[in-house]
Amino acid sequence: MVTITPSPRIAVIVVAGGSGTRLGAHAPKAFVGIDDRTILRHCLGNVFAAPLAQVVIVAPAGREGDALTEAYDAAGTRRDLVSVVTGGATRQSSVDAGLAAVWAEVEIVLVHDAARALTPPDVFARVVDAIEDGHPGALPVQPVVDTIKRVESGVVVGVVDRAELSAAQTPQGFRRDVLVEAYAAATADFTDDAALVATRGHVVAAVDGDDLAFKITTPADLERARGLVAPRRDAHRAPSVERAPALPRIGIGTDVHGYGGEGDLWLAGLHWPGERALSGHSDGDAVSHAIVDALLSAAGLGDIGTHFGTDRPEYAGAHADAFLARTHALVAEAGFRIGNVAVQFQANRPRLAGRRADAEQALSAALGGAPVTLSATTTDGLAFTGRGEGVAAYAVALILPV
Ligand SMILES: Nc1ccn([C@@H]2O[C@H](COP(=O)(O)OP(=O)(O)OP(=O)(O)O)[C@@H](O)[C@H]2O)c(=O)n1
Ligand SMILES: C[C@](O)(CO)[C@H](O)COP(=O)(O)O
Repeated sequence: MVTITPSPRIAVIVVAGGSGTRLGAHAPKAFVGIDDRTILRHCLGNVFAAPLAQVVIVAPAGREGDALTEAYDAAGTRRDLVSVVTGGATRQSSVDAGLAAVWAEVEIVLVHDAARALTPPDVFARVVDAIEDGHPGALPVQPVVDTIKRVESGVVVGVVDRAELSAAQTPQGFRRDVLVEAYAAATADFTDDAALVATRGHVVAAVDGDDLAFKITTPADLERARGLVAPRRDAHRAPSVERAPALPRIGIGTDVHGYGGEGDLWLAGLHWPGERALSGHSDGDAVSHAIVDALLSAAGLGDIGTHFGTDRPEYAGAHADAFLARTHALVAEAGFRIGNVAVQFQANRPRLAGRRADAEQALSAALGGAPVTLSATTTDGLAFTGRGEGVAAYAVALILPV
């Protein structure tokens, strides 16, 4: 028997391009983590829970593969609904790129900001219903809660009655022919699709938005989103660890950094004035990073990239105490306490022997007092450590179930 899957009448264009200048995350905004999932992944989870639709993701140039990975993860068994295209320099040009990928059979197109990652699926349903009811376009709105003033040159020159105002959200939905015609005729850039469609004389309906559909624009918005996302306990937990008997567990971690960072060296939780700095997303402290990986590996919690990758801007330039304290908390949340950690440092410089006790004390303090022992060796002039190009560190950790 042949099963024919009906082609959806709806498409959702998820615009995930742009750089997120106001978020300042040093990574395209859509790929910044809210928890262990990115803004884009959260958004797509809601899109796939909404009425069935073709899903076109508009990715920043160079991140199309990452967008596809996130989309496949969110799509489950409906990978067939996913396409990814490359975005443009403005939101409007990104939407235009997405429109070109919409399937021929689609009659209703929704445009949604990836940055409105927590928008509940029922908002999508309300927008679709409005189009089905005969409106050429519809958008979700929220009442404006602040008193609104007109300000010029630092003084109040008027008051705007907030009862007249609504804040526009996404997804914004349109009859396909209406949206395509408006984009084809566009002569100016608008911040949203409803404004562009309105220039063609169409009346766009307003439906109820949702507080959760706020746009992640600034670092404060990201913090708000992080507070709203329920922690997924054991989200990173390897299934094999879940099923394992309650026994002590060991883990291994290594890290390598090259010299060439800015400022002074940070290593083994200590500041080393006058020593060459290591380069890296954080401070390049290979000793601490190897410890983090050893502990996460013991607990089956992934690795340093899972929790502290470039999608976590707050760890850019961070020092060992921030990484180790968070790792200690993650291990504790997973139901373990740290037995001990042993770490070996390999490089010509700095000479660790004179500050070994201080380093062990700093690393131990950051891990809530767990014992940490540090050894160091050179590599007899061999390899990149011997040539003085960088450093390596190797750590093992023992953790105990509590
Ligand atoms: N060239 C662009 C610019 C923005 N967007 C998308 O449009 C939505 C709304 O844009 P905004 O929040 O303003 O994102 P950015 O333009 O990246 O942010 P900023 O203005 O702070 O740089 C976001 O989901 C963003 O990914 C896009 O696809 N292509
Ligand atoms: C589309 C939008 O999110 C609706 O509120 C908004 O217009 C995007 O542009 P902005 O410049 O980030 O407000």
